[in-house]
This record gives sequence, C-alpha cells and structure tokens, in this order.
Amino acid sequence: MTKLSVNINKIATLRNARGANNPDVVKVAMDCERFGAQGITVHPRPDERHIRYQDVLDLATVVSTEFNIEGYPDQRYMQLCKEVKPAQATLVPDPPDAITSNTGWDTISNQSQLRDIVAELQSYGCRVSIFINPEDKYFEPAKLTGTDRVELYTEPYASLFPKDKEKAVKPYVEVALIAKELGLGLNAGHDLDLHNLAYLAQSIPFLEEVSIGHALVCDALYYGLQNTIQMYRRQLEL
Ligand SMILES: CC(=O)[C@@H](O)[C@H](O)COP(=O)(O)O
Ligand SMILES: NCC(=O)COP(=O)(O)O
Repeated sequence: MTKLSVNINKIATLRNARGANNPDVVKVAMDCERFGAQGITVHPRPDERHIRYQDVLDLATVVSTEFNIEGYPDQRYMQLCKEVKPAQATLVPDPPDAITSNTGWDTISNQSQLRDIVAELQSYGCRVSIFINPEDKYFEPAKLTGTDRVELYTEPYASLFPKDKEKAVKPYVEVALIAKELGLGLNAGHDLDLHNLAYLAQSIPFLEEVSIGHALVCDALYYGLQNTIQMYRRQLEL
C-alpha cells in the first residue's frame, strides 16, 4: 500500500503571514500523524519563506512517523540532515529562487556529485531519494549514484490528467517498471490531489510513498484536516 506523507510547507506559509505562531507547525504535524499521515515532509528553502530551519529541528523531536526532508543539497541542507538524521532525505535540484520545484535532476551530468552526496546522507542513516523526471535516460545513472529511491516529479502527470489520463500516466508506468527492474524504490509527488491520486497509485501498484502538500492543505479548508487526510488515505486504498 502506498504511504501518504503530508507536506506541511503551506502550514508554515500561513504561520509566517502574521509573524506569530499560529498555526503551530509542530502541533499540526502531530495532528496530521494522529489523523492518519504516515509521514511528514518538509522542504526548507534558503529564504525560509515557509518552513524554517529551526522548524525542522523542532519537528525532529516530535515526528513519530517517517520524517522526510526535501531540498537542494547545499551546505545548510547537509548540516541539517547530519543533525536531524531524518528517515528520508529527498534531493531536489531547485535553484534558491525557485517558486516551487519544477524539474527533476539531470542524473547524467550530476552523477558524480550526487554519488558523493548520497553516500554522505546514507552515512548519517538517511534513506535517500532523488527527485526525477519520468524519462528513462535518467534511471540507470540514478541507480549508479547509490540512491535508495527516486521520487517521480508528477506535475506533468497532474497537468495532463484532466484532458487525457491514460496519456498522462503512460510515461510514469514505463519508468516505474525500469526503476523496479533496477531495484530502486519509488516515490512520487508534486501537484497530486484528490482527483488524480488514485489513478496514479492504481497504475503503479508498487509505488511506495506519495508526498502531498499544496492540494491537501487547500482541501483541508473545505473538509477539515482530519477528514482530508482520511480522504487522501482512502484514494490510496482503492
Ligand atoms: C519536491 C516537491 O515537489 C515539493 O517539495 C514541492 O517543491 C513543495 O515545495 P513548495 O511548498 O515550496 O512548493
Ligand atoms: N514532494 C512533493 C511534495 O512534498 C508536495 O508537493 P505539492 O503537493 O505541494 O505539490
């Protein structure tokens, strides 16, 4: 069964809008777990516009499910992972000014850099996942970095899904089979929501984890956080 990791970046965005501590991201993370989240994901960015580095340290003391820290592996990210030792470190190639993640790694030209980073993170006890586009050429080079998993960048799937879901999922199913053959674990994320999630999970039955933030937090405005998490969990159980 595919696990649901809730990305709480957008909770921090809301908190930061007023400068005080409402909503409290630590409390929300604990509540997400109580409501059924099987992991908590954060993606601190250098400008700390949502999750702050201190939040990550605070969350590390309370998260009892799987803690997943995403980010570009600069010095600060590596130091954070060394200190926190999250269950999973997800490497994302975002430049510092990216509004949100918009592509996966070129694992061909960055292979030796990634190999060193993966080895360092694994030496801290982290499982490592590399954010990757659904293009077959990136998978063997990803395997050669020593990474444990890859996370499929699902924005292209999500944007095509309303028009043609079969066409949208096809490249993902193809690369998922390559990943499986190579012995790479498989995660997915970005722009997944209540409409497109079940079809992806059913099309790739060995998908291990999805991380979902933006749409889930938007849905929580209408359905409440507890209901929403349960609704997402049910999509993964269909
Ligand atoms: C890797 C990925 O797809 C997510 O981490 C996404 O980048 C969330 O980050 P933001 O919340 O900053 O958009
Ligand atoms: N890794 C993807 C993630 O954590 C959440 O992405 P989104 O649901 O906020 O687009």
